[in-house]
Amino acid sequence: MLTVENLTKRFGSNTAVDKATFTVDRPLMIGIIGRSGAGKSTFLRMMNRLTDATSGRLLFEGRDVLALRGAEKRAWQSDCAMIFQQFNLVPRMDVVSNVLHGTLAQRSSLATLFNVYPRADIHRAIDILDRLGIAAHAAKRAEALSGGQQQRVAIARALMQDPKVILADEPIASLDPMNAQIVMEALRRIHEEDGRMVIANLHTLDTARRYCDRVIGMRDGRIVFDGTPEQLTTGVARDIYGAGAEFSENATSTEIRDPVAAEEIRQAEVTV
Ligand SMILES: Nc1ncnc2c1ncn2[C@@H]1O[C@H](COP(=O)(O)OP(=O)(O)OP(=O)(O)O)[C@@H](O)[C@H]1O
Repeated sequence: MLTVENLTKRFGSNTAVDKATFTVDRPLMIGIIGRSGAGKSTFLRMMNRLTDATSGRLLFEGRDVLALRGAEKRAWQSDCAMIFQQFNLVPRMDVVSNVLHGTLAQRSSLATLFNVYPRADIHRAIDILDRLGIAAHAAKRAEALSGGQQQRVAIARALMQDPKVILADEPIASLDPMNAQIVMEALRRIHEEDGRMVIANLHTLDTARRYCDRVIGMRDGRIVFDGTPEQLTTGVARDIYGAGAEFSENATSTEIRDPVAAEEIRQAEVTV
C-alpha cells in the first residue's frame, strides 16, 4: 500500500534523505529512529508534501503522491494527518474548537471566518475527545492542559480528518515518561482499532520496540535498518546511532520505574 523508491532530498550540498527505499503492504505502526539530523523529519515532511522531494517516488494505494497538485494534493494532506512535537494547537482557543480545526480543509472560508461548525462535527469532535479520555476538558483553553493532554487534543484534531495515515514527528519528545506512554498507547489503539497506518519518528529505542510493528533506522539520510522490534538488538542500535561501545540504551529509555506513576498510566489507558 506504500512504496517509497529512492526518495531523496537535498538542501544545497547536504543530502538530508538519501535514496530511501521501502515498501509496506498493510497498515502497520512504524517507528523511525536515528540520531538528530538523520533525516527523519524530512522524510515525514516529504510524505505529507510539506517539503518537495528532490527525486524519487512515493506511491500510496496507487496514488503517485509526489506528483499531486492542487485539490488532489490537499486531499492527500487530509488523508495523511500530521502531529508534531510541539502540538501546534491554538493556545487561547478552547479544546473543541482546536479539534474542529481538523475539518478546515473541508469547509468554506465563510464558515471558517465566523467559526461556524455543523452540529454533527461538534458531536464527532466530542466523541473523539471522549475516546482519548479528555472530553472533560473540551471547554477549556488548550493552554490550560498538560503537555500529554495537549498532544491528545492534537491527535483528536488529526482524527477529525479521518486520515488513512498518521505521521507523528517526535510526538513524545516534549513529554514526561508518564504522558509519553499515554500518548503512545493512544496512537497504538488508533492504529489497531481503526486500521490506520501510523509512522512515528521516535527518539527512544524502547518506545519503538514496545509500540511499533516495524522499525526503520536512519543514519546520515540513509535507511540502515528495516526490521521487527526483535531484530533491533543493541548492536544494531549502536550502528544506527553511530555510537561506540559506551552506547547505553538506558540513556534513551522512557520506561517508568515509579509504581504510583505506572498505576496512573494504567488508569488513564483504560479511558483511551
Ligand atoms: N529547511 C532546511 N534547510 C536546510 N537544511 C535542512 C532543512 N531541514 C533539514 N535540513 C537538514 O537536513 C538534515 C536532516 O534533518 P532532519 O530534521 O530531517 O533530521 P531529523 O532526523 O528529523 O533530526 P531531528 O530529530 O533533530 O529533527 C539535517 O542535516 C538538517 O540540518
